[in-house]
Amino acid sequence: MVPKLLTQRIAQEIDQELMSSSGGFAVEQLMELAGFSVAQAITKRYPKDSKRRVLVCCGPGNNGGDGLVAARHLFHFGYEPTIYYPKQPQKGLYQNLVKQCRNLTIPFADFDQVHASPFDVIVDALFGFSFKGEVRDPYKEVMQVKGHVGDDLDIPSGWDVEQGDINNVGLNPEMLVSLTAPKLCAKFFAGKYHYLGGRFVAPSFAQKYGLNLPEYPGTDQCVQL
Ligand SMILES: NC(=O)C1=CN([C@@H]2O[C@H](COP(=O)(O)OP(=O)(O)OC[C@H]3O[C@@H](n4cnc5c(N)ncnc54)[C@H](OP(=O)(O)O)[C@@H]3O)[C@@H](O)[C@H]2O)[C@H](O)CC1
Ligand SMILES: [K+]
Repeated sequence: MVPKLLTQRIAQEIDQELMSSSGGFAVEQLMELAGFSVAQAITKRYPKDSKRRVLVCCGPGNNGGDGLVAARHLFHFGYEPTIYYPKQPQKGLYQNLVKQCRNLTIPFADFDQVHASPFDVIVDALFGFSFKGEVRDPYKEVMQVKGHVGDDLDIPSGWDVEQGDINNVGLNPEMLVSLTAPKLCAKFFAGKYHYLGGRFVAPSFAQKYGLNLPEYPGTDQCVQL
């Protein structure tokens, strides 16, 4: 089953509809399931015995929120996450997620600490389907941290949602976890593992948008595409 690749506009429309009175979801619910699915996908490809130290880079929007949720679950799964979160919005949703991570003693690192520390896996939760234009500060520098296994959440950050890496940001992750449905830029993904997460779409909803989603196996929250 080949899932439909979404334009930026349709991805945003689906997101809005899920959280409208007809969809009935709260953003916290979707974020929890999205972040959980990413953490679970990581366990499938990067076992904690060899890939324990995980850096989670979080951006200012909901993609960053998904990253915070993923970091919390990774901690509970026995990993050692560290969070890089340079712009922390004041909104209660994000502040609560930060508090939950701090209560677990997950460290929040600044860029110098990130640069100086060894990590086995980097989770890119900087930007998702609302990214536009060229990467602005303070995110440019963290895009240069390379040399680790990468797992990008929803879309590789800095990539145009539809046309891929048109600004030559150079992020080429080994793993991509698309959420709800892959975006058009996924056709340029050349890494090893492409997963789908976000097991919350009603069949009627998937049909309305022609999403053509694969079945999730058993109780898994992610499925390999
Ligand atoms: N339905 C789902 O599948 C769900 C997806 N989720 C996740 O949500 C993101 C989309 O979240 P959203 O908040 O709409 O946006 P982003 O996280 O992608 O980014 C918005 C912020 O990024 C800033 N931005 C945009 N472009 C740039 C740039 N060129 N340089 C620097 N910063 C940029 C933007 O700032 P502005 O100043 O432009 O407003 C925003 O702050 C989706 O991808 C999923 O990961 C939900 O969590 C669950 C449901
Ligand atoms: K991302």
